[in-house]
Amino acid sequence: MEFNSTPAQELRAYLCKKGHVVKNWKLRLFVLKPGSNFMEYFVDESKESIHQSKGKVPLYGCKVGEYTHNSSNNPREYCFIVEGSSGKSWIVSASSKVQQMQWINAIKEAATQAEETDDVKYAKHKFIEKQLANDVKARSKVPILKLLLLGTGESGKSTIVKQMKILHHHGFTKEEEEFYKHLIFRNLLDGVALMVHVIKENKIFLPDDTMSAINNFKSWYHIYLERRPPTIRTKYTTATTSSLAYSPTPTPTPPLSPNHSPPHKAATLTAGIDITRLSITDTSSSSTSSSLNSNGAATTDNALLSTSPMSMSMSTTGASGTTTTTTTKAPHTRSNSDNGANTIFNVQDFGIPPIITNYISIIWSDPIVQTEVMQKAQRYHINESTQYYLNEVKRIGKTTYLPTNMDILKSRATTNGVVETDFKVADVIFRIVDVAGQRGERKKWINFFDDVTAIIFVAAINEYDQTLVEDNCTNRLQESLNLFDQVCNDKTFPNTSIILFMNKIDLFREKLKRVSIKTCFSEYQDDQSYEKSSNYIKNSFLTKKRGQNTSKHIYYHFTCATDTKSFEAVFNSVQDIIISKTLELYC
Ligand SMILES: Nc1nc2c(ncn2[C@@H]2O[C@H](COP(=O)(O)OP(=O)(O)OP(=O)(O)O)[C@@H](O)[C@H]2O)c(=O)[nH]1
Ligand SMILES: [Mg+2]
Repeated sequence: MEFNSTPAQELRAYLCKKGHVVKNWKLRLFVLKPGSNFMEYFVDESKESIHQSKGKVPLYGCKVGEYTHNSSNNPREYCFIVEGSSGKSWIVSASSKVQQMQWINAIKEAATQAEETDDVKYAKHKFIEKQLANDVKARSKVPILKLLLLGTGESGKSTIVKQMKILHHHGFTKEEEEFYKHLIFRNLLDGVALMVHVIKENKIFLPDDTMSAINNFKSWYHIYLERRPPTIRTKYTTATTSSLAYSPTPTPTPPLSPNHSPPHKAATLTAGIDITRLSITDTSSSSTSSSLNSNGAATTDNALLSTSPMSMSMSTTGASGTTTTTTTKAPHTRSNSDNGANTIFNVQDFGIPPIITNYISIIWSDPIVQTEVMQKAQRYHINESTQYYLNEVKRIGKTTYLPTNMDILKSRATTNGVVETDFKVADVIFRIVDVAGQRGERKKWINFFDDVTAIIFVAAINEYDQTLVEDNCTNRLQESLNLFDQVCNDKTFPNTSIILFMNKIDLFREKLKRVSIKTCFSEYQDDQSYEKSSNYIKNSFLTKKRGQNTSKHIYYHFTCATDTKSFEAVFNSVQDIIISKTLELYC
């Protein structure tokens, strides 16, 4: 069929137009004049005569074609659509095929001759603005999947958040690096102090060189601890750094005075101060006098002990949650003019003094310390990463020291309260909620149970021969199994998927060489192989789930949270499970 495509004459007809806002059909008088930049439509001729159009369809750059309108409640035949260059479109229904094609061709022809008017430019601009606004809206509608990290204290929950930062936030900020540097100093020094305490309490006999280094370290540590600010301050520290909301004294620090506490009391020392609420200013370092010689070398215990302590001032968070931040001094740099006494105990500003690093190296090079002392120290809840930091002491002791990702992953501070972090992964946001795992903290967990997509339960399976910091008698793995029982049978999460991370498999493998899991499971009959032992523990966890609820599935993985590569693989599979489970529920 041939149609006359050139609107040599004016084209006019009553056609039905689909409403833009109310999606019904309205009869309108459409007028297409030769040489016009618009096709206009009117309610009727009376409105046309007074030039009161209902609307204008800009023809410059528009596209026109047939349109099938097959809405079941109001199908229309012979439709065509005009898509303006500004993005707006008009759907029109003709009364016959002939009329439909006549208008399509006439509009096409008119479009080739139309010019871009200011009105069209403006409409285009408005349309782009609207698109951008819609994009922002759409972006804020990115699905948020809430993952709750649960598990007993020290099982590795916060380490998982750190891995997520490495993988999905390009690692750590300068502020975080600075914070972790100081945390690592503390982890290392407290670890050595605990070992010294173990040596003394267990009357472990060591060679003279080692003992001399121990005594010198002991004297220094005593004063360092007295002067150490209760919280870590960094030159970046602001009171609102929620991701660094850790308790600053993670390891039960043994007092090195004659009246030391027995190990079971050590847990009480872990109560820390939230770095987000406190900042400390050292007000006296420039006026502190000391009997140390000017090169800062510790000569004798007495000389070290004669230095007077610094005083401190603090600023705190008000009841309303608004924070007063104390302006901290710019960190010192080492210089010849610094009095040694001011620097040697001031690890915060000057790092660990070389002489102390040296003592630590001497102590750690003793084979008895590496074996007997380290093993005994486990009963005193020594930080598992102490050994790692001791092996790296020379590097950590350098003035230029900056922590690597592995150093940060190995650092330890009990989580203070609850820390939520968002990670955008594969078009969804994973909101990871990290809670503190020790007994006293668990009552807070309930506040975060709403809208949980999945729970990642972290159990440190190497803890099968260790006791809780909280009471120094309950077996840690048994505590984890009991907690898992409560979590996976909790009525609050009838359909929440649970992903069990049996963590610290590196330490588990090592320990199996020495100790059987029989220490925790007296009924266990098999050998000490990794396969049989880990399988037994896995079954012990999985059989905790009661009832027949098939929608609540328990997925499990054996993990090493400090190994970025293996963690990435595990998290990819967890991510797939969670996303597909979520789609199943909502699609
Ligand atoms: N070797 C080894 N160390 C691990 C592993 N996972 C975690 N750690 C270490 O275990 C210590 C405790 O880990 P965190 O992540 O702080 O434990 P948490 O569960 O957050 O502890 P709370 O905040 O007290 O509940 C840290 O020093 C970690 O470096 C692992 O798989 N292998
Ligand atoms: Mg934690």
